[in-house]
Amino acid sequence: MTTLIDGKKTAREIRAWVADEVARTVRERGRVPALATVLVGDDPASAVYVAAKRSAIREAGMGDVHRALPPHASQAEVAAVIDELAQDRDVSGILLQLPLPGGLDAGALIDRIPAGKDVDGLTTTSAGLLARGADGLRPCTPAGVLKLLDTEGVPLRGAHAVVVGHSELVGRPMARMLLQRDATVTVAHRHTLRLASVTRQADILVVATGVPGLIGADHVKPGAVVVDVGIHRTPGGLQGDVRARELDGHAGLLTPVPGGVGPMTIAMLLANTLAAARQSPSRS
Ligand SMILES: Nc1nc2c(c(=O)[nH]1)N[C@@H](CN(C=O)c1ccc(C(=O)N[C@@H](CCC(=O)O)C(=O)O)cc1)CN2
Repeated sequence: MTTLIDGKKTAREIRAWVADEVARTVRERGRVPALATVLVGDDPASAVYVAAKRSAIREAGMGDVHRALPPHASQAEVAAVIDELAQDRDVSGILLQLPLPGGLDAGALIDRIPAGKDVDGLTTTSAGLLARGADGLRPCTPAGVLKLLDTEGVPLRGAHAVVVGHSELVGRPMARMLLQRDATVTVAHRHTLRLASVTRQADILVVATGVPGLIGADHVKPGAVVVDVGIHRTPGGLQGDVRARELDGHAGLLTPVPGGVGPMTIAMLLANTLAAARQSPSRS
């Protein structure tokens, strides 16, 4: 039997916890944690995700600061907005929504975010801290995946985890976070030769390739834990990187799309914003 992992439920619990902790932080420190979202351009999916993040931030009692820039905004214009937010002592965290319109250098813009406000965990400094296993803010999606695995009691130490995808947003930090928890980690991607023979070794398979339905039953060891990070809008509705129907009765645990990893991305963003606010120096 395949058990579906309920990301919505865990995300709800984390969001409720964050809301309680925000209230406590406001009582004790007299400061309201705030997230600044920066949206460049008119990508419809990005607009939906940013709206969902802002609504979750407000629901948790945090401050919602938003900057929208047109699709043709220059590198210097986006940089100026980030620099202004970096200086603003009322802003605890800054999130630059990805992907950016073509022509903008995302890495250079992300690196203008001070590490203490890097609630997406994507700056070179945050990535370096993670690579070293040092404390720091972690990227939201891989942090959400780990939280789901922990909630389900999936043992990580010694388990063979295969991460399919090597993006800065998910695959690379996911591999490093699993390694930090003493999993045996293999990183594969859409170009990996004989991919199925690699993924079939996985006790835990995390798929983040951006290729709809890339992974099917042939790629999965019976009983394995399968985490589908992909999300694609198709005429038939939302679909992941995994052909979920094929895995029914084959995988041990599976995250559904929708309702699996996606809601955790937003829950972990709230948790990171709270952590950033608590770590920021007080004014007095
Ligand atoms: N700066 C960032 N940009 C992007 C990130 C990120 O973590 N930081 N991640 C993705 C998109 N993303 C958040 O931005 C995101 C994707 C999916 C969901 C989600 O809740 N999905 C739901 C379905 C919602 C729907 O109907 O579309 C689900 O899976 O159940 C939240 C956030 C790229 N950009």
